[in-house]
Amino acid sequence: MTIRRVAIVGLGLLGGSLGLAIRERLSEVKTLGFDHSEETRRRAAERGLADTVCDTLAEVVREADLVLLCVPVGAMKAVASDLAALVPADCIVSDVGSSKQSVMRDLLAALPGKTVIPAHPVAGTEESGPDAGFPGLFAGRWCILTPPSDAPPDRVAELRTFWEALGATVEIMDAEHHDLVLAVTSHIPHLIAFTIVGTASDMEEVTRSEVIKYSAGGFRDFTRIAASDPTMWRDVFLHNRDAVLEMLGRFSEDLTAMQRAIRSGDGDTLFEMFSRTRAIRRSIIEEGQDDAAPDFGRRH
Ligand SMILES: NC(=O)c1ccc[n+]([C@@H]2O[C@H](COP(=O)([O-])OP(=O)(O)OC[C@H]3O[C@@H](n4cnc5c(N)ncnc54)[C@H](O)[C@@H]3O)[C@@H](O)[C@H]2O)c1
Ligand SMILES: O=C(O)C(=O)C[C@]1(C(=O)O)C=C[C@@H](O)C=C1
Repeated sequence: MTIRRVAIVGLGLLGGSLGLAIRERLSEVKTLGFDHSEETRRRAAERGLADTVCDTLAEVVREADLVLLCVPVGAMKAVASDLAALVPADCIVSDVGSSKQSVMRDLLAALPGKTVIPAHPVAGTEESGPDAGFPGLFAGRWCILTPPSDAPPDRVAELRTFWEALGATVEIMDAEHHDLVLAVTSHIPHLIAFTIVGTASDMEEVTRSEVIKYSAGGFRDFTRIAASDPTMWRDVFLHNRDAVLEMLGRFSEDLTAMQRAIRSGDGDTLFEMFSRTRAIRRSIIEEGQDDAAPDFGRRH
């Protein structure tokens, strides 16, 4: 492992989990952490989210082999600009942002001549902040790297080795493809959850207490997702706009087809669709990728 010193910028769920996972699985690697919130730095130091919690960006990246930006995607540009004069020459600059095209653009523009390799660990929860992190977050999960076409292959291999050491399975794809795939598998499901929970609480006849009372079923799963961090998700939708809108168009057409089937009493169409989706869910479980029960064995 050539990476010996890792700077983590942003000590919330992702940054904190990285610090804890590195300590657990890569004990020879030193971690330094920074967050712009003083209260978060204090709590991060208390929880030991990094070996050293620094008060400045300059301190955190000094002599770093790898800098990991763990801030909302809307903050990547400003943080990268602030880092431009501070990042050591041989350092890899990466991130964990949920969308990749805008982050890649922002990092490459702000850090010319630096080794930029964006990444997205497809692992998270609805929690955020310095108390949310846990060391097992990345174990058995995907981490997608979206290196620019001219990224040095040996540096990409170093970053792959790093993520694999944290228990992740690494996949490499281009940023545009990433954004389309994640729009459908992550971003739109979140949008649906935010919307349905909002719709239910807006309905005059469904009072707040009824929402709570009857939320033991399917609706409860939506409320978990809908509790996700507002800043993070606002930024995801603003920064993956085109892919989300394209996939939302496709989804709306399918939803309209369902609506039509219900209105016309077309039970066959409904039954076929529900059978297909049941088979998909069962194949996910067989492949061992079941992740629907967030608290069952995921936290350590
Ligand atoms: N939450 C998830 O499920 C999940 C999963 C995978 C990837 N991500 C991505 O990871 C990133 C971080 O998300 P999170 O869930 O850890 O959020 P979080 O809110 O828990 O943590 C983000 C931290 O960044 C800090 N921050 C914000 N702006 C900053 C700045 N300019 N300088 C320094 N610190 C700053 C905040 O104070 C906060 O502590 C986001 O880009 C998100 O898209 C999130
Ligand atoms: O499990 C959850 O709570 C998540 O929302 C995690 C999830 C996802 O949609 O799968 C959310 C955003 C990420 O960028 C990656 C993972």
